[in-house]
Amino acid sequence: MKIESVNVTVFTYPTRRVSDSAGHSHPGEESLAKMAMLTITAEDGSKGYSFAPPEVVRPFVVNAFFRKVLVGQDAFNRERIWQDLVHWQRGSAHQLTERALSFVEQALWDLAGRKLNLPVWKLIGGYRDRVPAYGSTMCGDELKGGLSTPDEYARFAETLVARGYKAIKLHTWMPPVAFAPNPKMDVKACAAVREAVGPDIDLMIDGYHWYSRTEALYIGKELEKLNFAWFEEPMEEESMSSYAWLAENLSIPVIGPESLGGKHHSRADWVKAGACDILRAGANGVGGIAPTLKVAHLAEAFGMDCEVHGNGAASLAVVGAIRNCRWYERGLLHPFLDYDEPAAYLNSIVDPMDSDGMVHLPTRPGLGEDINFAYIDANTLS
Ligand SMILES: O=C(O)[C@H](O)[C@@H](O)[C@@H](O)C(=O)NO
Ligand SMILES: [Mg+2]
Repeated sequence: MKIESVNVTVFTYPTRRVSDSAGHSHPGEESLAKMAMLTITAEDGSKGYSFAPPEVVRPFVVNAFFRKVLVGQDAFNRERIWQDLVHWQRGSAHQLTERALSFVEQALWDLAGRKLNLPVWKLIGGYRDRVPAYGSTMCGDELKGGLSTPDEYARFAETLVARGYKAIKLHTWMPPVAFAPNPKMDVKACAAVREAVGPDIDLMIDGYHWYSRTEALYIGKELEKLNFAWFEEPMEEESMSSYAWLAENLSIPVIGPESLGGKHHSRADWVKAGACDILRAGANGVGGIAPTLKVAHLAEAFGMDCEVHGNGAASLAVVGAIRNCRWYERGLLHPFLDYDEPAAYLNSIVDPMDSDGMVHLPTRPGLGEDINFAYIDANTLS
């Protein structure tokens, strides 16, 4: 079944999510944002879709790489297409990113699932049809009533437990917040949340990413007293030796790498170096669903969990197909935003969660996104 075309539709949609100077999202005034829908069409008319930031799948990337590699190839040959795109990456002067690779690969999975009338998580393997979620908060802010104090984190955590979550991850304060980075404030927020939710809710932290070894050690030792489940990305992930040192000096599980490049290759080196106790990978960070599976299988071979980074259809597909991931990262959450409200271009969210904190995997064929094509048509820019 040969690929006939690769196209991108850019459209607008309203959002109340804004990005800060570090790229972290926070609630803000409603604005019109742009989204790209990548469509891969096969010769028999079968289509696969994925959603991406327009700049990641901009015309140069589509013309210089996607079309050159995909058109004419068998749409079911995802691994061959992915390997061909990876070889183009090296010569692309960093123009063909892991995220771009991921969106193409996701659309190919979606096409296969739609064609075979199967959800992707079943196509991959099918381990479970529901998964416990952790509530992943947005980063701290300076918004009164938001996530601006340890007590506001504690109050929000109480509402998340009441919603059904059995685990919560705090993204704490980072610049440009005026008082960040602040190890003591991070610990205060964690202590306030532990006090509020009690001992039976799993808690994790994902704070400022550029602490020194000694700052990270201080935070880690305080989290051990609070019985936190994992310690995420407290230092520059380019320094694997710093993580090996930290993991050696702490009993709390250190998880990573999340934002480091290198796909499944760098993660193999982290395991070999003892730089983490739990592996981490997400489709957008390692170049797609299949590479995320490669990391999960690597972790399994070493008796480790692989906690999948990020929410959304691709993450769900992997989490539904493997055993060694304890949670689905549902977020990012904030007191001022209703996570359960779908984006205007979707009829429903892909990750509904019941009152027991279980996310039910989609039964729709493909990635399971409930796409509102009429909305996209009516709001298309190009
Ligand atoms: O931009 C980031 O750092 C991530 O999106 C972050 O906000 C969140 O997704 C994360 O770190 N999860 O673990
Ligand atoms: Mg993280």
